[in-house]
Amino acid sequence: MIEFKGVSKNYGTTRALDNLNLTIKEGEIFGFLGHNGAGKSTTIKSLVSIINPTSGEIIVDQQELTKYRLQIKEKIGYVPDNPDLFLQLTAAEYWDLMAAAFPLDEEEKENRLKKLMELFDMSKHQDETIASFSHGMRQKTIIIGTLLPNPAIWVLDEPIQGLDPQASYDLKQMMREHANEGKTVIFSTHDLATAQQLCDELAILKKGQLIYNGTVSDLLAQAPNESLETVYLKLTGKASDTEMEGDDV
Ligand SMILES: Nc1ncnc2c1ncn2[C@@H]1O[C@H](COP(=O)(O)OP(=O)(O)OP(=O)(O)O)[C@@H](O)[C@H]1O
Repeated sequence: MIEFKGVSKNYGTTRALDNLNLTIKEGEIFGFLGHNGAGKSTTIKSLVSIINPTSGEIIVDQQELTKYRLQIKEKIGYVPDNPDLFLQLTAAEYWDLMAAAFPLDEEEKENRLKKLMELFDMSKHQDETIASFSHGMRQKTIIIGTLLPNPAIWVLDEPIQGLDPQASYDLKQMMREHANEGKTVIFSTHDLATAQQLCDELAILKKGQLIYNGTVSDLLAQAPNESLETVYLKLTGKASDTEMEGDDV
């Protein structure tokens, strides 16, 4: 279980996250939605220890993040929204590098890598340099590297973006299977259809504040006969409303 307790993050005068209280249970796919700049990546980066919240606590399996950072990092596989890849490496070299950071048996690594490469249709590209890859192939390379060590908690920042329909379908299937195994899948998306299809529970952020937490069906029940798009847009308001005011920080 993952708990955000009063988590806030200021970037200078910008309040990117404002007193977030949220619980994410095992065995579910949890989605973050919100306009550009709403605070989704800030939340995710706080959980994966890329940034430190200004205040509040993040607790993973009863362990407070700042006290058990290494143990918690070992459980988490993170796909960033804007990845920096080592362009001069081949895909296989990159995956070796990713696997080396985790305690992973060589035979297990080879088996998982074979499965993931086949699933994402990347076997034939394993010895090519990442610099030669399209955006979608780079995204697949990162996803394979992230899932290779078999982390219990998947944290995926806009993972579907850039994937072709087949890869997108396969990743969504994998997310569902992982959650069905009693593990945790957290992702952010702008795609409401994906959210509706996948999320057991979702959080909607606006200007760094949590404005909805619950199931898609409970959200839709607030306005019977309306589409998710309509309900979502009514709730979040205009995208321009998400500009940070920058005061009261
Ligand atoms: N490194 C940073 N320095 C300063 N401000 C930042 C930084 N990172 C994010 N912000 C600001 O924090 C706020 C939240 O940004 P965040 O990236 O969390 O939003 P998001 O919901 O992930 O947006 P998007 O959908 O566009 O990816 C925005 O106002 C953004 O400009």
